[in-house]
Amino acid sequence: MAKLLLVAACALIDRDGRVLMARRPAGKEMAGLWEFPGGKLGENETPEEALVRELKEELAIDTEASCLAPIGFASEALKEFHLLMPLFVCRKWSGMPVPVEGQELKWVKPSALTSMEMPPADRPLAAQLRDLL
Ligand SMILES: Nc1nc2c([nH]c(=O)n2[C@H]2C[C@H](O)[C@@H](COP(=O)(O)OP(=O)(O)OP(=O)(O)O)O2)c(=O)[nH]1
Repeated sequence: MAKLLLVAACALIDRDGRVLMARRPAGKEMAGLWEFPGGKLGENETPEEALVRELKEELAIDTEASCLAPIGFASEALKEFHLLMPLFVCRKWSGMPVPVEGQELKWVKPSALTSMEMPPADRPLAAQLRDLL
């Protein structure tokens, strides 16, 4: 059986109900595709802890576990791993998201989410999110 890769992802929702998507930078696996901010869980990290850390590292915003609400997950075979990725919604943070790692960022209306180019694991999550918002 393939080894599990645990990744936590977050849909940040602004006051107008738009979702922040980030473009995977050149040089990374699946470069150019639009994804939810987040990343791999560190050793002994909960998904919430990993997200609070990743949102700070990638977007320079501060949030906390109590502001993260799980809405679904992806379970998808990747090249070397099987990806298990919970998706959280977050509406409360401090600071303004900036692309710390040079990644492109875009605030997207829920109705436009599913027409973006995304990793395969994200497609059902994007549809779920659109229906929820
Ligand atoms: N963050 C994120 N990763 C996703 C999404 N969809 C998806 O298939 N993935 C995959 C891509 C990668 O194989 C893995 C996340 O790895 P990553 O490289 O972005 O994570 P990281 O920042 O912790 O990685 P690293 O560069 O420090 O190794 O999950 C998504 O919506 N958000």
